[in-house]
Amino acid sequence: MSNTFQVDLRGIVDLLSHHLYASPRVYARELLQNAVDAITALGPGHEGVVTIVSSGATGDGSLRIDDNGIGLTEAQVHELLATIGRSSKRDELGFARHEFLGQFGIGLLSCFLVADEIRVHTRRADAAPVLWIGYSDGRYDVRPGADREPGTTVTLLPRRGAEQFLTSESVTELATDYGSLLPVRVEVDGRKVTVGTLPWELPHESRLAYAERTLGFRPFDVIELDVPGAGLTGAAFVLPTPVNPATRGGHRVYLKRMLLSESIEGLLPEWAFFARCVVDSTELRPTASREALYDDGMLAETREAIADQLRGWLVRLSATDPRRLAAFLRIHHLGVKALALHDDEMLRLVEQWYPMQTNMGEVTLAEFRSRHGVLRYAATDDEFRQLAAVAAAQDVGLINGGYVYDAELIQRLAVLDPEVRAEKLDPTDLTTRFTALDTETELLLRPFLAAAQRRLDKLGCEVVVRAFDPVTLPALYLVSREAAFHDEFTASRDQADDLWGGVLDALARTVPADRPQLVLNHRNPLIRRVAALGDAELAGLAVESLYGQALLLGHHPIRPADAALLTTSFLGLLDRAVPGEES
Ligand SMILES: Nc1ncnc2c1ncn2[C@@H]1O[C@H](COP(=O)(O)OP(=O)(O)OP(=O)(O)O)[C@@H](O)[C@H]1O
Repeated sequence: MSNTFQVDLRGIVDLLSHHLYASPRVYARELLQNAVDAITALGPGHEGVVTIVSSGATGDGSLRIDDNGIGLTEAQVHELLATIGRSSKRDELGFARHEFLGQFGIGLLSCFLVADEIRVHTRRADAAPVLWIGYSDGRYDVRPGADREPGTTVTLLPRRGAEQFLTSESVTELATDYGSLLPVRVEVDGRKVTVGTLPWELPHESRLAYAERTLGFRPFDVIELDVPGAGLTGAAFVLPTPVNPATRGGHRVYLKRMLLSESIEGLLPEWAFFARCVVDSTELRPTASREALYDDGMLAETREAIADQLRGWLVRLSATDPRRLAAFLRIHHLGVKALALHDDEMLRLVEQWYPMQTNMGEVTLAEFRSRHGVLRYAATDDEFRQLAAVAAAQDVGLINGGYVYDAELIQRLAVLDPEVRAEKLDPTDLTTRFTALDTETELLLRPFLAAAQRRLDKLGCEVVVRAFDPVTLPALYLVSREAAFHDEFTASRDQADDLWGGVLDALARTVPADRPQLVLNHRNPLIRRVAALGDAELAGLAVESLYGQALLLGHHPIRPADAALLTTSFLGLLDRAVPGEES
């Protein structure tokens, strides 16, 4: 036995009027849309006008919207207004007809968000006028209407609590927001709200003013957009200040010149977070609630096309106005760098124009390469700080790869271009540039070294003497990767209870005993003097202080034991330096 679904009318009306739309404001859009479609149906020769009279001007709390469009016959009123989901804007096969804004046959129901009763007074040329009255409980009446010109007047009788949406102020704001770009003249209480020109077709200064007014910022630049496949024109306004790439900025999207929403997502790829778009499209499709774009192949192609145009703008800027590009990069480097991780063109742009921190100042990768050949970088900020000065003294250029994406970008550049060599500099690599001392000096220093080692043994640090540049640097604390791990390990061992302590001890035996090193610089006069001291206690204090100072210099973490040592050695030295009471 075959049956058809039964429909509970109240449930459907409630669903479509109250739950489909996010805000009652949309009623104004749906009414405007119907009026414009009715005018469009009369063809291009017809001068259409839509007039809205707010509750303030009608005087009885109702709102009226009047159009000189095609109107409806009585039969059509029964068929179209009284059948949910029936629309005159589809062809015989049920496809949305291109010239119309509406397509679903439910828009009028959104008026129940603000009205208890909807009256449609309409007349088609050569037919009798009709009055249709719909109630929010799903009933409707149809009767002959008073005589009138061809066209339609819709009157809303306000719901309790929704009166504020029908006031002159609200209606003007809503009609301006949704309808100011419509190709048909729209008036609210006698004042025109439509403007002739699309904002992106205005002269540059006016476009900036438009962005300030509508988007709330004065853009860094305006990029014109044109995607013929989607019938899309518009502009991307570049933000003048950095934004968190994770915050989603919506775009202002018009469909056939009617505002869809001012917070549409999915129009741009994620990396383009530095731009806010205002666009109009004749081909992109809305969802039924008209609060989002339908996520189909057309939207994907449009996104790609807009992405290409933004990319093109960046590349053009690099060719014609590098200083402006540099200014842009200072603001939005995070987004551009994120993009460069998987976009070759952007990577080249970063290479040529984005200055990175190096031990020779801020330099672009391209410049760095032409000066030093190899892109030598430290993988973390900490390592960079440790190594920067020493490397510079030895004329080794070093890039700080510790900023977000920088190390990955350098590596990717080397993968992409066989000409580019990239090398990660590990703190231990630099020791190879430390010169060993001659045997005689080594022998002479042995007692001093043994004493120094005893002072620092408890801190897990090995003391060595080498000759290196810069001469002014007395000591350097070097942590290799293994040693850094070992440090963390001993820190957790110190905090662990007995059970875990045992486990960690067992593990420790498998960890290589590559200890951090305090490298004393034999070229430094102070070190020579310390090493030659006859006073073992004073030499010990000096070594401890040098250790502490080297830790601070390299931005290494200061453990409690280090802090204690810093204090005692400092006070010890002070005690030795200040004359005693009896003298
Ligand atoms: N002002 C008007 N003049 C002439 N016909 C109208 C007017 N308003 C509504 N109609 C008719 O009523 C039908 C239903 O309108 P409704 O707003 O519910 O749906 P729609 O505009 O077809 O589609 P959508 O749900 O996408 O807005 C329309 O298809 C149209 O034929």
